[in-house]
Parts: sequence; structure tokens; C-alpha cells
Amino acid sequence: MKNISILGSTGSIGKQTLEIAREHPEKYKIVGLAVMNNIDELELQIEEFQPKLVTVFDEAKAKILASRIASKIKVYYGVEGLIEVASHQDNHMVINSVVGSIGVLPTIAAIKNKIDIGLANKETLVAAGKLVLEECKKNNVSIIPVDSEHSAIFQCIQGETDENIAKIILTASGGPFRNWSYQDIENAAAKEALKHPNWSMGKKISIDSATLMNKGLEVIEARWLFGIDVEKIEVVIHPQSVIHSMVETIDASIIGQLGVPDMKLPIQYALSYPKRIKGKVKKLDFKRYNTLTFEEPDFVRFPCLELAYAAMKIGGTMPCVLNTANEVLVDYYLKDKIKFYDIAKYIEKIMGAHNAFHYNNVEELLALEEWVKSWLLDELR
Ligand SMILES: NC(=O)C1=CN([C@@H]2O[C@H](COP(=O)(O)OP(=O)(O)OC[C@H]3O[C@@H](n4cnc5c(N)ncnc54)[C@H](OP(=O)(O)O)[C@@H]3O)[C@@H](O)[C@H]2O)C=CC1
Ligand SMILES: CC(=O)[C@@H](O)[C@H](O)COP(=O)(O)O
Ligand SMILES: [Mn+2]
Repeated sequence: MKNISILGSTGSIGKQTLEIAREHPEKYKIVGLAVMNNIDELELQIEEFQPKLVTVFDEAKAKILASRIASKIKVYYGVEGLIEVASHQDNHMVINSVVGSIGVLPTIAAIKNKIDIGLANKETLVAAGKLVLEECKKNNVSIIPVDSEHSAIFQCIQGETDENIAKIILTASGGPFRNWSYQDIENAAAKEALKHPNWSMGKKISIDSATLMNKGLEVIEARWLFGIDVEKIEVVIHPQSVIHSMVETIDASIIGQLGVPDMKLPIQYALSYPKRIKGKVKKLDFKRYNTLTFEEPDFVRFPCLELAYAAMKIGGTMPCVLNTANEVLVDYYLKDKIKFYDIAKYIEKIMGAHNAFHYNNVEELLALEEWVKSWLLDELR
């Protein structure tokens, strides 16, 4: 039996993780659950999965939930609550599927308690990759990727040495605006940007897919997960999202992982690794997907991808600045306060205003995030 806690259990990844636990009750036991404020759904999850503890980030909502469930289990709140759930001694693995760099602190807390991580929350590695990887090494803890591209690469490199790998090729769907003109994208409303062609996901990652920042964040995520130079990570547009990513080896072989676009497979692989188990994922029917195509990414219509490469090449605190600015600006775009290309415009501006430095602890990153937020507030006033 593997004991797991899920951070973000009411979200797209969190709910699919619970579906797998529901399917395999003899394999997975839920220890803890964490949400932002959706206490109605969390209450149903508590009834079904009987966790030992839960946390609701919003303190007022946490108190309402606690009164509803009449102290059957402990209800925490805030960042401390996330840390309590992530570091619970019964956990064998924490699935981190919250949105944004709020995922950093509970990830580090779990690692310090020698608990493995199933990582969907890519922002954790973008903001604090160096620290997180250092903690993993110190505590002999593994991060198993949940993000579909990184799960694909992880599956492709099983049995390969680092020296065998020449290049990582991350596939990108191209998002909903792949064939739109610059002018149309410029005026696109958030509701258009939310219509991802292949995946049903939360709002923030859907906007990131539309700007291609999602792929930029994934380049940085891959750099940390696989310890590979960013120059050796290539992005190719593959509109069908059937090849989830590829690895080129030094003898010019290309190894890819294929499947229907369904997050259940990477989530299940993270839970079952190093074993594979049977699940409810549909098999790929090559007669239906009989045309697989590839294109170069367009850095003019999608400037965020280039900004992410630039941030990683500069290194140090620059990816954290890029990530925080992106989180703030995506939220503004979702609320119709800015236009699509303002996301890239203000990220570029704040990157120009920041002198990157090598950070040594999480406090430096938290202070930097505050600086980014107030800088953007001033700029967008
Ligand atoms: N969806 C997907 O297919 C994929 C997602 N990812 C990554 O996984 C992560 C999650 O994405 P997704 O599931 O789509 O997002 P969703 O928006 O669907 O879900 C987010 C979840 O996190 C919870 N949450 C948000 N903030 C906090 C907080 N401060 N404390 C506790 N819980 C919080 C939300 O709770 P509440 O419901 O109460 O708001 C919700 O349960 C992101 O980093 C994304 O980039 C990666 C690959 C694929
Ligand atoms: C399912 C998943 O892993 C997402 O990150 C997905 O890749 C987003 O699609 P894009 O390829 O459009 O960014
Ligand atoms: Mn992905």
C-alpha cells in the first residue's frame, strides 16, 4: 500500500489522481488533501477517502469546513497547513498539483521529511529548481514527473546513462492560437485563450499554453529534472499531442513516448513507478491519429517562449522573476485587465529591471516575489 497526499485535490490533476486511487484502493491510501477554498468538493472527498488531515488555504473557509465535519479530522489552513499535509509522517509520496510557486514550501517540507514527490506543479522548479534539487540530493528523495512531457522523457530515459542523451525534444500543441494572426491574438479575449485544442486543464495552465509560456516553463522544468543544459532542450510544435516528448541519443536515435492526450497515464506512472499497472487509459488508435505533424515554434507571435529560454540562460533568480510576473499577469489577463501581449511585454520589462543573483535560500525568493508583485502593481496602476 502506498500512502499519498494530494496538494490541489479539487483541481484537474488532483481529481484525476483521486480517480486512480478510487480505481486501485488496494494500492493507494489517501493521507492528506489540500485545497484553496473549494470546501464543498473537499467535504465529499473527505467522506469518500477518509484522509487523516486536510487543509484549506483560505482560513475562513477552513473554519467553516471544521465546523461542518465536527472535528472528525484535523483541518489546517494557510501555508502552514500545506506544510503539515506535505510533511505528514505517513506519506510515502506527495502529489503536488497546486497552481503556482506556492508549491515551493510544501515541496521542500516533504523532501526534508524524506517523502518522494509526484510533481505536476512545474512552477516549483521554475522558481526554486536549484534549492529543490539540492534538498532532494541531501535527503535522497526522488521527484517523479507528472507533467506529460517530463513523464514521457522520464519513461524514454529509463536504462539510459546521462552521457547517452544528446538532446531533449519537448512537444507543444501550439495552443488555441497556433494558426491565428498576430493581430487576432493581440485582441483575443481570455475565453478564447482558455479553449485548449487537446487538453482540459485549469485556467492558469490553459493561458500558459496559449502564450507558449507553458512550454517555456517546461524547458526550465526539464533542465532541473534531467540535469541537462538548456541549449540541449528543443521545442517542436506537434498539434496532435500524441508524441508526449522525445529524447535524441548520441547515436542519433530518437526515443519517444506516445499515447492519447490523457493525464491519467503520467499521473498513474508517477504513482506506480517503477512498476506499471493497468488502468482506464484509452489505447492509441493509429487509424484515428493517422497524421502526426511537426512545426517550428513562432517566437514572434509567441514571445513568452523566448523569454523563458532567456531567463534560464541568465539563471539565478531570473526564472523566479519570470515565473512570478507570469502568475500575476495571467491573473490580470483572466480578469480582462490587460491584453494578451501585455503578458510578454511586462515580463520582458521586469526582467530588464532585475539584476539576477545566485540565491541560497527560500527567503530570498519569497522577498523577490514580493518585489515583483509590487513592481507590477506600480507599473499597471
Ligand atoms: N491540468 C493538467 O492537465 C496539467 C497541469 N499541470 C500543472 O499542475 C498544476 C495544477 O494544474 P491544474 O490541476 O490544471 O490546476 P487547477 O486550477 O485545475 O487546480 C488547482 C488546484 O490547486 C488548489 N490550490 C490552488 N492554490 C492553492 C493553495 N494556495 N493552497 C492549496 N490549494 C491550492 C485548487 O483548490 P480550489 O479548487 O479550492 O481552488 C485546486 O485544487 C499546475 O502547476 C499546472 O501547471 C501540469 C501538466 C498538466
Ligand atoms: C498535459 C500537459 O502536460 C500540459 O502541460 C500540456 O502539455 C499543455 O499543452 P501545450 O503543449 O499546449 O502546452
Ligand atoms: Mn505539460
